[in-house]
Amino acid sequence: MDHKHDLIIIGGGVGGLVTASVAGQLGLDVVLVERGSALGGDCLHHGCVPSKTLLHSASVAQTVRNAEGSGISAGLGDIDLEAVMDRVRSVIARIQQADDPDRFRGYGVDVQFGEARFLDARTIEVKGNRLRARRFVIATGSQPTIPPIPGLDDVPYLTNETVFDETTLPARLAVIGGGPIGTELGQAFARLGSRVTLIEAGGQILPKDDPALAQQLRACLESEGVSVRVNTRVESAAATANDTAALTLSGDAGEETLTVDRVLVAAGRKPNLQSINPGAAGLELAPDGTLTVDARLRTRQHHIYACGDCAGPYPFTHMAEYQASVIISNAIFRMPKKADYSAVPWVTYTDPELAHVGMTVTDAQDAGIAFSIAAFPVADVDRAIAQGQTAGELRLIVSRGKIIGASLLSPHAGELIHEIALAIAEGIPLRKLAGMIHAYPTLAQITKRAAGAHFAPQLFSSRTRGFVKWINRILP
Ligand SMILES: Cc1cc2nc3c(=O)[nH]c(=O)nc-3n(C[C@H](O)[C@H](O)[C@H](O)COP(=O)(O)OP(=O)(O)OC[C@H]3O[C@@H](n4cnc5c(N)ncnc54)[C@H](O)[C@@H]3O)c2cc1C
Ligand SMILES: NC(=O)c1ccc[n+]([C@@H]2O[C@H](COP(=O)([O-])OP(=O)(O)OC[C@H]3O[C@@H](n4cnc5c(N)ncnc54)[C@H](O)[C@@H]3O)[C@@H](O)[C@H]2O)c1
Repeated sequence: MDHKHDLIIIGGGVGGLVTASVAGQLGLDVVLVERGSALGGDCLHHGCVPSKTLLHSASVAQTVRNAEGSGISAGLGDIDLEAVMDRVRSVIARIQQADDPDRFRGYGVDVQFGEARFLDARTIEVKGNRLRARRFVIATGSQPTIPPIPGLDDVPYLTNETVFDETTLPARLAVIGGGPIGTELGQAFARLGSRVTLIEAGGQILPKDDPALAQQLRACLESEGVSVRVNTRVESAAATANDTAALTLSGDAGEETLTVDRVLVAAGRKPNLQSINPGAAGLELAPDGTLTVDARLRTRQHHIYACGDCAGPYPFTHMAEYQASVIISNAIFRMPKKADYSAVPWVTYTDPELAHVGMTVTDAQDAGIAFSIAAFPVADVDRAIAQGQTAGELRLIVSRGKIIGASLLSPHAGELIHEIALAIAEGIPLRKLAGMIHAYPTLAQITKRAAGAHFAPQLFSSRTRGFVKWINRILP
């Protein structure tokens, strides 16, 4: 009991695992505590991995469905959701190999399964055992928020924690919430054959994204048969005959009843913090329920750090990983480092994908920054035309010759956004992107084209034209 470990990490998701593997390999006395039965966290078991695997199967179905448009005759037979979910499980199992507890034990990490709770700021309890440490990392993730809709508890609704266990495709699926989870899974189920209604309380799907591009994505979803209702509230829910559910919706068109076979709740997340007993450690929670941390990711108790979904502000796997690297610098190497959120990319993996990096238009306006938008449509990119995937647009937010933010709706936007992320992070001038050679015909040419569009008015101005005429007159 008197032994003080160097570091105790609570939570075996990406934030905890990245910290544990580095601390262990550097020879610290580290304990990693995970309350579930396996390591990997939400991303592996109920989040990124199953959702992207499901989207892949849905994309295969859509390709077959649309094959004729490419001159290929093909027929889409029945879709066996059980087989699709079997593949989801096999992909999780494959990736799980990297999160084998023995791998971490091999790094010298003491992996313990059980729920951790603070007894005081230096002591936790796990399965009745008390553990003390000089420093702690809290990486306990988040869980779905269930909106207080009267009657919802009577309906066997799904969340991201249960939806991947489904084996029968629902003929009619209501998705409550038009954020990334609702939009991705809504499209996946629609492409697999469900009649999907996506219900969003706010004025646009993906409210954190560029409104014009979210609107274009909405049109894509609707063209595939997803019924998208924005400004719509679910007033109540009731279980109805034959295992169906009736939702009362109120929106712009008034009140209506929607009868469905399944309801998926995707209405936001709340941090997993109650179980750790934050008050006993003297920790403070922000109004949104995340742990209050400073720029070095220290909580009010400076020896207790937090990263990932339980700390905010961006609930993404790559953010948990990045924040873990900041904690490693501060808590392990003891080199002060602040988190830098100026070039954070995020991607919604619909088809087309919607990616963003850096400031949004609202961020720039709120900061009083003068900017212009350099835009280029996907429909004018030759590779996109060749592939028959012409929906979307790149919108660069440009200030003083540099990109400060960008949003891209296009095929593979999640891959393409990283060139722009690098430009923002390294302050690379837009003219360098305009001048860089981009292979033809790639989708990546859209970045060069948008940059070129920004300079075109200047290049072809009467002043430049006059100069070109003059120089060609006087030089041989
Ligand atoms: C459907 C869905 C799709 C997503 N898709 C993406 C995506 O494509 N890209 C992306 O970047 N992000 C995506 N996310 C978000 C991503 O999953 C999270 O941001 C990421 O998992 C956060 O990592 P974390 O380490 O903070 O928490 P987690 O991965 O949730 O890990 C936290 C761990 O802590 C454990 N724990 C909690 N309390 C205790 C306790 N008291 N004691 C011990 N252990 C405890 C939990 O069991 C869990 O294993 C998605 C999320 C969902 C739900
Ligand atoms: N591709 C990705 O990176 C990815 C994918 C999925 C999830 N995630 C992460 O997980 C987080 C959670 O995703 P999410 O989609 O659950 O949450 P979210 O908070 O991003 O979106 C929830 C949406 O539900 C709406 N909503 C809330 N209550 C509602 C109600 N009662 N009726 C109708 N609409 C309602 C909100 O207005 C919001 O648009 C995201 O913020 C994201 O960071 C990331």
